[in-house]
Amino acid sequence: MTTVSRETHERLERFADLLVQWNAKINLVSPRDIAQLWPRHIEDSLQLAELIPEGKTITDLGSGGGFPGIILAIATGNPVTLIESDQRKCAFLREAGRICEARVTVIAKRIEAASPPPADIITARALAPLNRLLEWARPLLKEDGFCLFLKGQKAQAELTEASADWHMSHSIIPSRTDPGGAIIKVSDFKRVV
Ligand SMILES: C[S@@+](CC[C@H](N)C(=O)[O-])C[C@H]1O[C@@H](n2cnc3c(N)ncnc32)[C@H](O)[C@@H]1O
Repeated sequence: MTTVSRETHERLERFADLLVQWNAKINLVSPRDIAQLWPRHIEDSLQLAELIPEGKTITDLGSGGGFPGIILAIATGNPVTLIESDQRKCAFLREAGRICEARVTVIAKRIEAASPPPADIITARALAPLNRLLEWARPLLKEDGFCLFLKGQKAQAELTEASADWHMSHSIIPSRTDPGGAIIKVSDFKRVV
């Protein structure tokens, strides 16, 4: 379990309460996950916080109910841009940013149509295969930036597939919350075909 300050924990609790409230109306997480909100979603997202240096800008792709983007904005204090195409989820993300006093900017667009200033770090969870994530991330990331992607059991297979199209530096960090899951960290990547 990730240790956070009492103040951060209190803001995460505010986020969890708001999500439970909104989940009755819009599907932010599967209703059967509500009882597992902390271990399955909040802790899963929190494990990225210790990989993120202070002050670095973050862009989170396909933020959905705020994982990992809102959690990282609360836990790191860094500015986070959230890109999400579903307008109702964007309304939730804005409200969550306000209630949790998190430094977030919500872009209510498809990733392909969004053009925020390039970030130091790109994150994504449960969004798309690695190949596609790299395609989306490249123009939104600074040259010397890196990506952190939360992945399930197919992490290694996705890396192998993406390596055919991309030159990249990468590492795989085992997930602390999802047995068989992993965080893929990618930097210095460019398309080769
Ligand atoms: C499976 S959900 C995952 C949400 C969140 N990252 C999580 O881990 O709970 C994928 C989210 O990405 C959004 N999404 C999918 N394709 C997108 C695109 N091209 N541009 C912006 N958002 C997209 C969907 O609306 C959805 O909210």
